[in-house]
Amino acid sequence: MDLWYDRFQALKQIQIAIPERAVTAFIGPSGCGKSSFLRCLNRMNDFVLGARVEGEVLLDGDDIYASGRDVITLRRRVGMVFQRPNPFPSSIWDNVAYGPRLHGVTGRHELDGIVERSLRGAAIWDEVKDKLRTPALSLSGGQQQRLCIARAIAVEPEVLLMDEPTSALDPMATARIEELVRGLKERFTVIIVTHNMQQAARISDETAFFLNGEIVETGPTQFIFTSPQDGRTEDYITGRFG
Ligand SMILES: Nc1ncnc2c1ncn2[C@@H]1O[C@H](COP(=O)(O)OP(=O)(O)OP(=O)(O)O)[C@@H](O)[C@H]1O
Repeated sequence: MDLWYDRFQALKQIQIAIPERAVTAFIGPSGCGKSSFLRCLNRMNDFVLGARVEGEVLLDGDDIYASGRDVITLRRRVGMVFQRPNPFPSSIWDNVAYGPRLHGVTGRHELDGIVERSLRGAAIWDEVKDKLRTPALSLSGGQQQRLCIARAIAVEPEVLLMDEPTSALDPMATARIEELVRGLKERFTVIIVTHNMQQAARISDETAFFLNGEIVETGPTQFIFTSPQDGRTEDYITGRFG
């Protein structure tokens, strides 16, 4: 697929198969199109004036850009976590229950179950179980990001997109999120954009290296980091640029 922002072509002939129930990392220097591509995968670029996608993005074999596709359903199936934790200015419970409510779950008991399951899934239940009614914004940055992950998984998406989810966090909070991401792949297909190559090496199964709007190389992470096939990948991972 290709992506334009008005006349600027930000993605050129991107072709990649993302494996299910694995963590795929997108790496590459600033401005190479990693976040743009991530946003194409749940049509977040629909909100960007002048953005235009050509080609196909297949989810279970169906093109998410086909006419008549329901974008709300798509975003339930393909959830997203952003760079900066962005909880709603409401309680912890409300943040997690928001998505399921939007999709029609109304029973209090059922919602309580979903909230607990999601918070456990995001490895934050023990820290918040006694204060579910307190404002989400009273949590630390790392806790807020795990809450955002809980909010994203509450609607049971198939795919979880993460755009540099630890870039605003300290090393301890980052380590917790990394551990969490490694576990999330048991239930979800995870795609993570990261600037941090060590992070990609630690948590991903597959890595795609982006450069100037193209994917230079993609493959098992171990392979990309130890025996890249393309000289540009090697230059990047050995720190010669970027
Ligand atoms: N909304 C937009 N309108 C116009 N151009 C954009 C827009 N968003 C991104 N771009 C351009 O598209 C290119 C790719 O940007 P993108 O943010 O996807 O790269 P990135 O690899 O994620 O970078 P970073 O690692 O710095 O976040 C850049 O040249 C950027 O300036």
